[in-house]
Amino acid sequence: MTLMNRIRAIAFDLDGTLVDSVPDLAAATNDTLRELNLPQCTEAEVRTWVGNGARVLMARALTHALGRDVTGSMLDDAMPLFMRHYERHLECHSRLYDGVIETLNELAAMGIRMAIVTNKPHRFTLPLLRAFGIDDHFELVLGGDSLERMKPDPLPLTHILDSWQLGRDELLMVGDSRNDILAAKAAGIASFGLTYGYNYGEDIGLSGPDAVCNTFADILTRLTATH
Ligand SMILES: O=C(O)COP(=O)(O)O
Ligand SMILES: [Mg+2]
Repeated sequence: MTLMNRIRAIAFDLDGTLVDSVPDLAAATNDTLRELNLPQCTEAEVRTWVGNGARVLMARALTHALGRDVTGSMLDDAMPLFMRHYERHLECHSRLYDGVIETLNELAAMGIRMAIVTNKPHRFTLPLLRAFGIDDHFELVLGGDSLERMKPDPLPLTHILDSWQLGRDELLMVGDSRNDILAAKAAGIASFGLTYGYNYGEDIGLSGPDAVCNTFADILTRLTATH
């Protein structure tokens, strides 16, 4: 029995899974800090702050720059600045990971339905997919603010199960963060964890995905492997 026999749809995470987006997230974070007359941060730091959406990223950056907890009102003031800067940067220094286009094409040819489930704000998600020419693959694109709750809450995944009338054993979540694996477990579906993305500097294997993949193309190998 292979997973391929039962999986009919895949929900893909975006940042750290399809796109290495940290260079642009870091540039937008630093532009925001500069505008607020705060010290700059490094790309390596931003890599450990990504995962819970734009507002939490900014909260972590401001807390780091200030050396104390950021207040809600300061964060409210910083968010429009960050959104403006990120809109400008978006795909300037970001890149698709190796094998993404080829693997998405193969999955599409196999008749697998595909969706995006990201914690990135929705307004940036489609433009980023379009910039890399992969938007046509995804029938449904859910951003972190598309529904009431984001990953690790299972809501975006249960939304797909309901809208596409899928059984829990027919949908697979693929992502780089413990939030992806936790959301999948909470929704009662299988998940694959990728090792090359951003996971707060932690080993994705510790979150207990059904398979650990070192490259995007490994997804196909793991799907067709016999259990
Ligand atoms: O924007 C984030 O914080 C994370 O985005 P992701 O869910 O696509 O990894
Ligand atoms: Mg991710």
